[in-house]
Amino acid sequence: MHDHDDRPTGPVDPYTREAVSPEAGADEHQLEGALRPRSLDDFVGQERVRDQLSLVLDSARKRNRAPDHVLMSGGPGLGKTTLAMIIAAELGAPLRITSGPAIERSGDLAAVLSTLQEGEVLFLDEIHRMARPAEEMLYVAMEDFRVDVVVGKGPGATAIPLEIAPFTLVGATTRAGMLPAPLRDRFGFTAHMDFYTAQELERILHRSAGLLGVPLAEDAAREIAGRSRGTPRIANRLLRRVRDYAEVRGDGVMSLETARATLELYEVDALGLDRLDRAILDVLLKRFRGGPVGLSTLAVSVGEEAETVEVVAEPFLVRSGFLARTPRGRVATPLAWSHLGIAPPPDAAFGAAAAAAQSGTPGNGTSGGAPATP
Ligand SMILES: Nc1ncnc2c1ncn2[C@@H]1O[C@H](COP(=O)(O)OP(=O)(O)OP(=O)(O)O)[C@@H](O)[C@H]1O
Ligand SMILES: [Mg+2]
Repeated sequence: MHDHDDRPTGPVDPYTREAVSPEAGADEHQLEGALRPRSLDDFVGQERVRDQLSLVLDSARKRNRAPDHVLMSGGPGLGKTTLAMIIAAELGAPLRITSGPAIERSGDLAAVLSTLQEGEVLFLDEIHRMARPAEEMLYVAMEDFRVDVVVGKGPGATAIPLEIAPFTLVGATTRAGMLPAPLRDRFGFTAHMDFYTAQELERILHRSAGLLGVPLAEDAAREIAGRSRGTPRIANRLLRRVRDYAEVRGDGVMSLETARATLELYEVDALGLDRLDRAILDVLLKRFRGGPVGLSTLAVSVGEEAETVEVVAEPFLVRSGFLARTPRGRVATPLAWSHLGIAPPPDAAFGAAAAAAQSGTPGNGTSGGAPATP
């Protein structure tokens, strides 16, 4: 029942840009599905989110009612889709998957809402990209389990209220800040997904290696975890490349040596920075003398959408102390200069960034579990 592809239909999404393996086809996506934990117990890390969620689910089960709507916010590959599937599985409820970009008109949403079964979990991915009129329809549906279907046009148009089955909406967004307040307020709680610690990623890697049936050495797991940008999807993807290497060029064991060779081959550096990360820092240092520079200028210079730079690359660069966001624009920290091996010009803008780099530790994100708004 959970074997469907979780990739929502709709326009191409900048977030699904492959970090390591651009040629990844359907097979890779199937594999990603195969490595997905199926229960809350299997879900590694994000202790606070898991705790919050299990309380909501237990209480719903006890009252025999559909649980409150849940909003999940966090960067790509941190486990939002996985958690949505787990919610449905834990409730034993059917799961319907759609996404913001797929809902272009309110009629698209009405068609989904009016065919929901009682207790069904509706997963709305990239909820911040839904069309405005649909958003308003969703407010009513979430609160009153009702859809107002508009019949006719102009002055003669009438709204016919249609009752819908009580359901649980699970919304996911990489940009919670873009959600209008009335929509955000209609969720029972927001699960904030944070970067994973290196230890959590190691556990995920060992679990995945077990599922792939390929032996993984402790030190190799540590090496891969340290270079996975705090993100399970990246960890699993790197693991699959290390597996390839071990099977094709090695002795079938994922050793430290194999892991290092693979990571070098795919241009993932010692601190986990990938090509885009380095391209951003490179442009920032060489063309803009360390900044400050505006997000859109920076994005154009590396040939990416501003949103991709902001959502995919920046959070990790900021978290690891390479980059600071200031009111005047993005600024490189001393760590960025030293990591790229370039001497900063005497007039390089550090300012607040220098302090930020001193207190920030490079490498993986710190422990998950940012406080959630109840
Ligand atoms: N907590 C976790 N424990 C184990 N594996 C995880 C965890 N979170 C994510 N994964 C793995 O990472 C992969 C990516 O997770 P998922 O698809 O849920 O991310 P997402 O937040 O929905 O990303 P996007 O914003 O790109 O849709 C999953 O296939 C799963 O195997
Ligand atoms: Mg997802």
